[in-house]
Amino acid sequence: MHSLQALFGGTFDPIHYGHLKPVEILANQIGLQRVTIMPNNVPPHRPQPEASAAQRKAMLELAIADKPLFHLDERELRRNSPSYTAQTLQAWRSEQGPERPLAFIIGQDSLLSFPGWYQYQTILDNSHLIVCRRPGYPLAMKEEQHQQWLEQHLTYQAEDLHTLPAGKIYLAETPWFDISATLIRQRLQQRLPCDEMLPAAVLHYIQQQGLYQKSSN
Ligand SMILES: Nc1ncnc2c1ncn2[C@@H]1O[C@H](COP(=O)(O)OP(=O)(O)OP(=O)(O)O)[C@@H](O)[C@H]1O
Ligand SMILES: O=C(O)c1ccc[n+]([C@@H]2O[C@H](COP(=O)([O-])O)[C@@H](O)[C@H]2O)c1
Repeated sequence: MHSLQALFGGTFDPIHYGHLKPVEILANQIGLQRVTIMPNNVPPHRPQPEASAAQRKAMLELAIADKPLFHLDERELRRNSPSYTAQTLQAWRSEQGPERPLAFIIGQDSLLSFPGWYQYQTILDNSHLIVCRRPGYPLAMKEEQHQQWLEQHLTYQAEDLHTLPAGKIYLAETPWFDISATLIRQRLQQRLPCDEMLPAAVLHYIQQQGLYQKSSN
């Protein structure tokens, strides 16, 4: 049997505990041996990151240095075109073959915006979606047709993620972490402490590089 390959995409400007902790807990809950963190270069639907690709990569490396669960994939970082998840997952599927279970991990806010993603319906042809809880976002989709789409694909069995190659949406029971990169950037700009929100090595790097001092938020 092929093991489930889990991908966690993001802008990570910067990486924080709201990214790391839910995914570590998820890995324990559903039995993931490895999670591939995949930073994008050109996020498709949001303002461009303040930190450069090299700086975001450096922060990710510091954050996961002592966490063997995680490793980094740089395929999106190397592309200068928008990092469309549908295209990236199509490429993963071609490499891994039709049988291998693949899952893309997102937070609850990303699920709500998901129907606006480029070719979103094709994403489930190649992958499952695993959704981590995030405070401040409803669990129901705004439009009825998107809610129906969600319900058609929902599974309550983590086992499905391991046995089927793609096509399921799993709402994971991970705890809430009320942390966002936006909040961290704002707090850093205001010289407020962020020690509880991200790894010390990442915070040290931010200070060394003088990042997020003039926030564009
Ligand atoms: N606190 C959190 N809890 C659960 N999921 C999260 C949390 N923060 C981010 N995520 C998820 O991690 C992925 C990458 O998020 P991203 O790098 O955009 O972080 P962010 O904190 O949302 O950033 P920003 O505030 O700059 O928009 C997304 O799928 C997002 O939903
Ligand atoms: O493909 C898209 O249209 C698309 C739209 C929004 C977000 N994504 C991806 O979803 C992941 C989380 O995005 P973000 O902006 O919350 O960091 C990241 O890998 C993005 O590249 C992808």
